[in-house]
Amino acid sequence: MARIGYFGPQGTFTEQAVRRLADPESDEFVPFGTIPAVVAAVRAGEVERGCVPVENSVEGAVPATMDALALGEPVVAVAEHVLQVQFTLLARPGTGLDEIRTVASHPHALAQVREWLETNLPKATAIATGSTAAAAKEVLAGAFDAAVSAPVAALHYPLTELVTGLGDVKDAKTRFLLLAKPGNVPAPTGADRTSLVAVTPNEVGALSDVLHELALRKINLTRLEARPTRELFGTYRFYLDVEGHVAEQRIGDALAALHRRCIEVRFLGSYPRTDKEPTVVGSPTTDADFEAAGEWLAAIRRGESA
Ligand SMILES: O=C(O)C(=O)C[C@]1(C(=O)O)C=C[C@@H](O)C=C1
Repeated sequence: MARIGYFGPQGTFTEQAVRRLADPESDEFVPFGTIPAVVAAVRAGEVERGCVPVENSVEGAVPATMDALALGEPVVAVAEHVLQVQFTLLARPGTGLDEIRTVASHPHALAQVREWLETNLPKATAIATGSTAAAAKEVLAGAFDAAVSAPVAALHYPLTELVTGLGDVKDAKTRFLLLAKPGNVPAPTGADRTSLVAVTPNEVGALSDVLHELALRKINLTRLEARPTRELFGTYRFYLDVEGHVAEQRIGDALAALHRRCIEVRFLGSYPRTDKEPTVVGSPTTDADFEAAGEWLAAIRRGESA
């Protein structure tokens, strides 16, 4: 049995995701109130794994996760899960839609139902809480009139579902990561993603050079985000997700090139993609191409070839 931390309390979307990423039959799930608390518990060895949201198709990156991944003792992602996100409006039994004056939720969730709230509850004030389930808990305690929550929250808290299937953008998705201490690199599956953070020198073409190193090796970039370094104004950390696994020659070769070019590169893990979409690797950057070139060079250096 493993102890798996997640961004809680009970009833968050992250709880839904962790149940897909670990085994609800044999693992123990431990809720934490904040994303940094989940990551700290992984670092301290208090839990073996920790599940956190990383990006949403409507609102983009989850800043707390981005910062926790880039700063402090390293942690790595060992798995991901992409969840379809639809919200439920919860209220205490007996509350009517026309009585709602305060609606609480996680800022990412409020942003995903902004238009619906403006149209349907124009008199209500939106209030940010730590998570969608924390909002449900606070509604239960009487602090707010309604919560925009994950559908599973209704199973944990005795609240009424006033509206289900909410979301301004249909087909919205959130991606979650399962984190572990470094040293845990899952075996390549042929459909993997590698995540990293790079701090480039503040000079002309630095980011373009990083992207060029990837393009040269035919590595497909699936995500690029920037966050301030928090050190010097105007300097940034770049978060890159690419298709492929660090065990592949072209990915390893690209990481080594970035290490030469950048002020700092942090490896955030190679892990199987949820969609299981195989990475197509063609000539001249297959492992066989790299091996043949390496053997040719070694022979030259030994004086056996020209
Ligand atoms: O509060 C939750 O339920 C979460 O799991 C967090 C979170 C997020 O950070 O994006 C997850 C999915 C939804 O997009 C809204 C909130």
